[in-house]
Amino acid sequence: MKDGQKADILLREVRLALGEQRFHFDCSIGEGLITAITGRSGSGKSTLLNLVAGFEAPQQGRIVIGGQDVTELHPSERPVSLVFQDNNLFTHLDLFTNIALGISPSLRLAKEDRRNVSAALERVGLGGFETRKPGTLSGGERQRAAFARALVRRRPVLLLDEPFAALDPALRSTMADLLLELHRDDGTTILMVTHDLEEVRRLADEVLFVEEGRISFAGKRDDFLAQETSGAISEFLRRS
Ligand SMILES: Nc1ncnc2c1ncn2[C@@H]1O[C@H](COP(=O)(O)OP(=O)(O)OP(=O)(O)O)[C@@H](O)[C@H]1O
Repeated sequence: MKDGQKADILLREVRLALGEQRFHFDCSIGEGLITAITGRSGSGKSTLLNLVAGFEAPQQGRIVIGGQDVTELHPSERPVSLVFQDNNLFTHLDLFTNIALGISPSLRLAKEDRRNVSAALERVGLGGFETRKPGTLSGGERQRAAFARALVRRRPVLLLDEPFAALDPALRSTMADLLLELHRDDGTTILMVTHDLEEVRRLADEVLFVEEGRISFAGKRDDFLAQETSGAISEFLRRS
C-alpha cells in the first residue's frame, strides 16, 4: 500500500523475539479490505495476528488501529474481535450466553442486546439455536456461532486465525461465502491467517506473505498469485 493511503492497521517497525525466533513487521493493512496473512508453517503468521490482537507485545515499534496507538492496550480494549480455529466456545453455556459474552463479559444485557444476540444467530444461519449447547452442534455450526459472537461485538476489525481449518472442504466453502456476505454487509476490516491458497483466491483483496518472521510480499491478491518466479512464494504457490 502506498504512503498516505488510509490504512486501518499499521505496524511500524515492530520487533519481537520469541525463543530463537525473531520477528520484524512493518506494514499497513487497508481499511475495509480482507487481507490474508499467508506463508509456510512456522513463518510467523499467528505471531503477526497476535501482535495486532494484543496477545503478544512488541519489544520495539508501534501498532496503530484506526489512527489510535494500541501498543499498550490490553486485548479487550482494542477495537478488534477474534475468531480462532477452535472457536473457543464455553461448552457448559448455551449459545445465547456464549454469544452474549461477546457483548458483556458480566452478562449485563439490555433488551436491545438480547435482540442483537438473536439477530446475530439469525445472520449466521442459527436462528432459534439460543438454548443449544456447543456440544450438540456440528463443527460448522460451532464456527458459525463463533462468528455470531464476533458480530455482536461490532468492532471495526475482525481477526481470524485459520477459522475454517478444522472444517471439511464443502463446509469451508460455505463458511467462506458467509464471511464474504458478512463483509459485504458490514465493510469490516478483516485480517485473516490462512495457509490455504484457495481461501486466499476466494477471499483476499490483499496478501501479506510471511517468511522467517518478516513480510516478504505485501500487495494485491492477483499480484501475489502472479509471483511465480520469486523463490519462496513460487514454491508456496506450487505446493498449495
Ligand atoms: N512463545 C514462543 N516461544 C518460542 N517460540 C515461539 C513462541 N511462539 C512462537 N514461536 C515460534 O515462532 C515461530 C512462528 O510461530 P507462529 O505460530 O507465528 O507461526 P505460523 O506461521 O502461524 O505457523 P503455523 O502455520 O504452523 O500455525 C515458530 O517457529 C514458533 O515455534
